[in-house]
Amino acid sequence: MPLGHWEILRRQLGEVIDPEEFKLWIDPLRPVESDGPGLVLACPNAFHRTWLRDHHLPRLRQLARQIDPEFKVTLAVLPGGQPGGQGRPAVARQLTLPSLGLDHPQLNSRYRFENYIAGGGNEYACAAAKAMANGQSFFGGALYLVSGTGLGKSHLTQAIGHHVLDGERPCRVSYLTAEDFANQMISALRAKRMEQFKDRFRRGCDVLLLEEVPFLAGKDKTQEELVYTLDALANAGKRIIFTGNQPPAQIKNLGRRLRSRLDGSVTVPIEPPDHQTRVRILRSEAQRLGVVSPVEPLELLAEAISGDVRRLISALNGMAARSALTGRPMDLALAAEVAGQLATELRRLSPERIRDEVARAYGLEPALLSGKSRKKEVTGPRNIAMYLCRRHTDSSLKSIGGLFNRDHSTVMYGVDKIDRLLAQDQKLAGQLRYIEQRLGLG
Ligand SMILES: Nc1ncnc2c1ncn2[C@@H]1O[C@H](COP(=O)(O)OP(=O)(O)OP(=O)(O)O)[C@@H](O)[C@H]1O
Repeated sequence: MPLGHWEILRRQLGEVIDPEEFKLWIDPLRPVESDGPGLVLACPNAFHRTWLRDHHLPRLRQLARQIDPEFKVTLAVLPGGQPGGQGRPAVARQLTLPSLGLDHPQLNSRYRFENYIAGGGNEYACAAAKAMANGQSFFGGALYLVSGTGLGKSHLTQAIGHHVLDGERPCRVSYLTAEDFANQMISALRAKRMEQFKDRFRRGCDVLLLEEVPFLAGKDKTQEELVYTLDALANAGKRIIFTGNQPPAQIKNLGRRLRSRLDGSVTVPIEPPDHQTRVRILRSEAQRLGVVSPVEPLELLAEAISGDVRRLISALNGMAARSALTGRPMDLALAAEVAGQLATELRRLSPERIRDEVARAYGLEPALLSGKSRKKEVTGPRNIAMYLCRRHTDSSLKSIGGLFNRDHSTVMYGVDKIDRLLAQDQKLAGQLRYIEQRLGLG
């Protein structure tokens, strides 16, 4: 058992993890006796193990691989006691540290259909994804999943990947974001390996899972290459699943050819889950975390947090962490505290978030708002972003100026201008209301 490895790994983790986090989550780990060649780390409880797996595992994997490519780590929970106590560890799950096979898609092992709670809001999308996974032909060859953030686009897309890979027939799956596609294409161009790049998708793939398609807006060369790839796949009867936070019709700066290919796919929205579904998600998540909670606190969280499921799950995580660390029961009082804290955090808006949301609303790259352009299409949104930063954050004129690369008098001028325009321009007032709603202020 390479115990020395643990010491090295521990030291390296100490350098990259926040000291408080380290104290809470890494310090309590103890290497324990085991028969196998790997290193078994004991966690104080099931919750600790799950948290570690979800929050620090990728970093742990990366560091361990650097120490020794064969370094295998297993997390365990000692039955009925703290690590360091007597007894054999209950090995929960082997965390192998795989080599990064390029053609093996990096799918999140949790994003499977059995872990996706279908109900009011997302039932249709889940059924559509399952139909695609089973190769049913309702959707022609292509499905486009669209939703706001945290509603399960990645989860369902990767679930299709798992399902196909687990099937009896050998199937090649490519899972990547549109940004990965663009970057890989640029690298291939630079390395003069375009033929391999083309082949990899056009001939080396039976199911293409392509996330965050709106990223391609304005990237004409990548769009063109993707069109050829899509046509080759469609002609060969392959399956394609796209995702995006906007339906194809709303993506600006999309070339005619790619737009028509996307329009040819069936667009299915994932709506936010309804209350009952949110409660079911929380129950299933609590079970996964190994925490026992009465249903009332979960009902309270589900009531307080709608929309983004990531936030819902993180609220439960926060509640379970508090309970585990302070010994308080998982009750209504704790749930109310966590929900209240989340609401306060939401209110604390950052200028960066405002800038990004304004840019998104006007179909611009956020960097443009901080750039040199003095075109009307950019200065208008820039003034709006500065105005909203001034109105909804505590940031000074100087620090807002810093974000937009302007001095404080330019910020003052921009804010004044929007103030004056608002009094007479109904359309602008409506646009501002829309952006404020998206920022959770409406
Ligand atoms: N119905 C559901 N049942 C169980 N878990 C869910 C459900 N919906 C979302 N989740 C979980 O919420 C988290 C966010 O989901 P996911 O990353 O798939 O969202 P997304 O729509 O791709 O978000 P983004 O647009 O921000 O990338 C994941 O942990 C996912 O497992």
